[in-house]
Amino acid sequence: MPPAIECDALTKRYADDAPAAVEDLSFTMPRGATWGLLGGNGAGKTTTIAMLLGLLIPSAGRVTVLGHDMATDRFAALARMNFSSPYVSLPHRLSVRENLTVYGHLYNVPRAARRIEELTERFQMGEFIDRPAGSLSAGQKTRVAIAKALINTPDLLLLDEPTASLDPDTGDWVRGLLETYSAETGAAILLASHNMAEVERLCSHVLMLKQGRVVDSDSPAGLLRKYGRDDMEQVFLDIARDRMAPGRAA
Ligand SMILES: Nc1ncnc2c1ncn2[C@@H]1O[C@H](COP(=O)(O)OP(=O)(O)OP(=O)(O)O)[C@@H](O)[C@H]1O
Repeated sequence: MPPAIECDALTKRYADDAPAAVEDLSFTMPRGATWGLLGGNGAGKTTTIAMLLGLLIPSAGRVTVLGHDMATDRFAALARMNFSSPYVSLPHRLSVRENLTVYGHLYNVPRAARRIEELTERFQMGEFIDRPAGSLSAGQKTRVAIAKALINTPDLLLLDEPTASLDPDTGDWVRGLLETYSAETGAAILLASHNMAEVERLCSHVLMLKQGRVVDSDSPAGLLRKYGRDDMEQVFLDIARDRMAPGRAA
């Protein structure tokens, strides 16, 4: 079975004379894994996700998703993947159910109405499923965005800050849903997050980006060991502030 994602020397420059937003990014993410994409503001996380989705064309390098080359075979991959991003909002006047129905049709989901019922129950959206999407709170919108991301039961889920607007209790519950989804379906998840506790809980491997380049990558436990830290927040700060791990060349 081909891996979930293969990136080979992926680079993106928004303008010829601009510094690369992502530079020489290479990694292979296996099926079924949950990986974290970490980095400070402007490190290149959203740009990477947009290239993985085929929304942005790389300046150089190659992306293969679930065995499909995104340059030549994008639609075959898109049918089997999905994403959520705080930068994409659903049409405000359509109800949540209508929005999900549109996506159900876009993805050719068999028995879409039933799938929407399942997701409504799983994400406890019954109270607002028939309300206009524009009338929801930020946290409710986030739940709808993640439910939308699961509509086609994707084999690969790309999540840009999936729990950023959720209160701690709802955030914890959504993390549990993501764990269950990946355990039940074998789906791979790549998530960009600023929430280090989330990354420690969900991710088996982390790519640390800085100015578009991978500056470290390991399991959360491996990074904690390498930097001699107790939590990922401290590791993040070490990397952001150029405090190198003991034993690594400065
Ligand atoms: N459309 C664009 N045009 C020009 N430059 C861009 C564009 N989008 C992003 N950039 C630049 O590319 C770099 C990477 O941005 P990106 O949004 O990928 O970072 P990020 O890691 O997702 O940041 P954040 O955590 O703030 O969301 C930044 O320097 C940003 O200013």
